[in-house]
Amino acid sequence: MKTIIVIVGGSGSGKTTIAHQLETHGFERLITTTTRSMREGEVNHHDYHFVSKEEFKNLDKIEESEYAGNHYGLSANEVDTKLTQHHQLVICMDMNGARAMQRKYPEYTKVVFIRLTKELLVERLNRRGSSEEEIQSRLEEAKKKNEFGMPEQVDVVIENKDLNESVQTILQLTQKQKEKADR
Ligand SMILES: Nc1nc2c(ncn2[C@@H]2O[C@H](COP(=O)(O)OP(=O)(O)O)[C@@H](O)[C@H]2O)c(=O)[nH]1
Ligand SMILES: Nc1ncnc2c1ncn2[C@@H]1O[C@H](COP(=O)(O)OP(=O)(O)O)[C@@H](O)[C@H]1O
Repeated sequence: MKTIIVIVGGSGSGKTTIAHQLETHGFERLITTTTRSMREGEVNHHDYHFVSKEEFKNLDKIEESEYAGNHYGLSANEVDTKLTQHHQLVICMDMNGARAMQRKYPEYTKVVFIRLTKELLVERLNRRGSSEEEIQSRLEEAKKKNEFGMPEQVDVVIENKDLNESVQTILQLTQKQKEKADR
């Protein structure tokens, strides 16, 4: 039984950190494509496939979304290849992406929503070294996308106060799905 864990949450909620932790537990990460510029420390084809607007337009995508003025999308090639090779996958997306995955892969998809306060967003982005301008735009986008609210149609909501606890909760979710499939 395959599992695709989709991690959704505002900027600084810890999506990327959790996804990296899941990789150490054998999960394969689906790398998405974006037109945003690379942050310090990010590596092309590891954090994202970084492309120009023109390249993005021509990409064969299964879904796409706009976030704080940049384009993001999951390429058909990325998901087709990795789904045939791996059983446990993880991807970070906004809620539009999560809905698209639920529609396209209803059997496999589990959506994990990370709850975040405005204060924590600012604190985490400051720690990540984001500029004041970036923090403001991500705060606005999180409000617009309702990322401070209580979401509907997700499989689990976590606070991510403790990273290990978050990872364990997600591993348990995967285990439950596997047990259900084995029955
Ligand atoms: N729908 C969708 N959302 C994506 C995709 N790739 C990334 N995102 C989301 O786009 C938002 C902005 O990502 P990013 O610029 O890395 O900002 P961060 O959340 O501050 O790290 C986040 O919610 C990501 O999870 C994608 O392919 N599709
Ligand atoms: N549970 C946690 N407790 C404290 N800090 C965390 C936790 N999870 C992530 N962080 C930190 O918060 C910042 C933002 O995390 P990141 O994974 O980049 O968020 P996102 O991908 O959701 O934007 C990073 O500095 C990261 O180390």
